[in-house]
Amino acid sequence: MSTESPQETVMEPAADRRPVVIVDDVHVEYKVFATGKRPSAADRRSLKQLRVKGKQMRTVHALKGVSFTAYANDSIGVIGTNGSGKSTLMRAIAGLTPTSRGAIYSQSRPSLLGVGAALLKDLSGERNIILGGLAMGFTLPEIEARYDDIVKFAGLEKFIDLPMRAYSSGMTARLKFAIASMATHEILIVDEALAVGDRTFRQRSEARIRDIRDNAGTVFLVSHSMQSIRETCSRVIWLDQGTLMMDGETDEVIKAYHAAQDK
Ligand SMILES: Nc1ncnc2c1ncn2[C@@H]1O[C@H](COP(=O)(O)OP(=O)(O)OP(=O)(O)O)[C@@H](O)[C@H]1O
Repeated sequence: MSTESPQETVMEPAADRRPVVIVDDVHVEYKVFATGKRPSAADRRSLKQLRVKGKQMRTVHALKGVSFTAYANDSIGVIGTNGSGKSTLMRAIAGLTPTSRGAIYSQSRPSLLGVGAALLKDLSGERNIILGGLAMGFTLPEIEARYDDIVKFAGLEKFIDLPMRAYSSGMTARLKFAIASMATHEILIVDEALAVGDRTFRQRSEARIRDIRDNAGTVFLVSHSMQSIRETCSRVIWLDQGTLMMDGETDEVIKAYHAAQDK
């Protein structure tokens, strides 16, 4: 009879080390008016002049040469203090913010979680599920087949016929997450979406993130909750003032991040 403990006999599945996203020396610069006004068309034409005159135009260097490779099956937590560049990096990976230098290569189109833009506050949750599904490219019968699961996942059975403007921010976030996660994503970016949900919903969402990862997907999770990061991510990227401070095993990076904050 073997005396080995079950842990010793269970083989870890071989990690799939297929590169899925390559971020190569990425810089992002935002040009903003120090006055807070958006530049008008005329201003944009004379940007050069403004730069010469100085003062009014300001450049925010949000990412300063970030490089790393994400692999299939990776779930990567992205941490850092406010304004460190996390959302900018995610938007750049999703192709929503242009890089000013460097390049991002990805194997398929990353989805930034949030079908928010497609949803309408005056429509009921039910109508929004249909709208969000159509916006993601599903047909009506495909949406119908998933409808009950989405409502159940969002925990909105009693509220699904009410207009979305009657929902709390947590309920809205739950509906968005439920709709967005009905699609199978090869590369999914979740930016703080779990922050507004309650504990039960957070756990359900974390389980879904793990499912995506286990099905060879790659997940990026931006969060200030180290608990969410610990429960879903095997790897963490720590950004500070637009630079990559550390990229490594979850506990190690969180420990270093906390140590730096305690200083
Ligand atoms: N659209 C924008 N125009 C100008 N500056 C911006 C814009 N978006 C972000 N920034 C600036 O870029 C820097 C990085 O911001 P970003 O939102 O990426 O940080 P973050 O780490 O996600 O912060 P948080 O934890 O507060 O969400 C900040 O200095 C911010 O002020």
